Amino acid sequence: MNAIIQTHDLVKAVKGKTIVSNVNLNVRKGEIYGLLGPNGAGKTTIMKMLTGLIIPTSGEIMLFGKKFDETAKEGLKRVGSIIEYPIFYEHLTAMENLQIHCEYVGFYDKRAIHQALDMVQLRSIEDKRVKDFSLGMKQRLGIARAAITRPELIVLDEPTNGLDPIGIKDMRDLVRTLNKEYGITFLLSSHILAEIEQMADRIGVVRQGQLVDEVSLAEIRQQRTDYLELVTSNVQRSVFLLEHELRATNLKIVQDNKIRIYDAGITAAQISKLLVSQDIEIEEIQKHTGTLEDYFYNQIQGGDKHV
Ligand SMILES: Nc1ncnc2c1ncn2[C@@H]1O[C@H](COP(=O)(O)OP(=O)(O)OP(=O)(O)O)[C@@H](O)[C@H]1O
Repeated sequence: MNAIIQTHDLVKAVKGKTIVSNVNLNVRKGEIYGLLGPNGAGKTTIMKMLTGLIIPTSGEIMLFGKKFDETAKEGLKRVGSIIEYPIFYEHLTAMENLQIHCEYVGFYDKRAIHQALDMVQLRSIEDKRVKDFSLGMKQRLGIARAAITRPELIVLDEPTNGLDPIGIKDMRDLVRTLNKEYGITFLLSSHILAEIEQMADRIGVVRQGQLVDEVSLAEIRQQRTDYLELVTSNVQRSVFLLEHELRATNLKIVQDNKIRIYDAGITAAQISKLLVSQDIEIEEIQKHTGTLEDYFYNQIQGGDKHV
């Protein structure tokens, strides 16, 4: 069975306002799945529905191939999660916090606690009070707590939020290690492409409460296209000449003075020669490779990086 999470037309409305609409999400066994979207897009709300913290207005959730709702929460035993921010008893030690958690969930196993602390490299400071932990250490302790019961799926809401670059790298390494070495599937969220790009195998793009795309990073990397970018003050005439003289069929005016030419057979030298012969001034002509950033900005913000 390959699907860990599947949702069908998942909707959440609060006070008549729809904040998540018709989400069809698929998380597969063994992958790191990233929900990417700007603040307020609906990522946390989706995660809360998937972990039983709030009830969907309509739609269906399948968890480990079985229907999951308020009357059937069995699947949650196989899930660990940190939604929003991990809360601890600050005056107690890391070890004491995990012990309390184990008692609470009815899974007391000191070895499992030690293993979880080993996993996140906090074993050596298990007797330190949480109030003396950095945010990165608290996030790691949160993951240890989520991992004690050896879940098959861990759900992390914005795990790198507020962390410094070292904390971000530690978190990324930890998620990857738990995924590879322990086979744990991850669903995580972020509003920062560069971060999610380095962690996730597949990405679900969330925009205004909708899942607008679900795509593997390997696929996007293959789809990246090269193009020539021409900067000139005479865009209209340049387009006319490119289409009529060089038979360009795939070009796009991206700004008042900027054209992108995607036709693979047309070279910068051909364009320069043509425009110079027609007395059109070329301010710049350069070859570019479409980036992941271009791809996702198109998905998230309809192409405008400045929104
Ligand atoms: N209980 C609620 N009542 C009213 N509006 C809500 C409620 N919960 C969430 N919202 C709104 O729904 C939208 C989505 O919120 P959500 O927290 O899911 O977004 P997000 O993508 O996780 O963003 P962030 O990263 O800022 O948390 C936001 O506009 C938020 O203000």
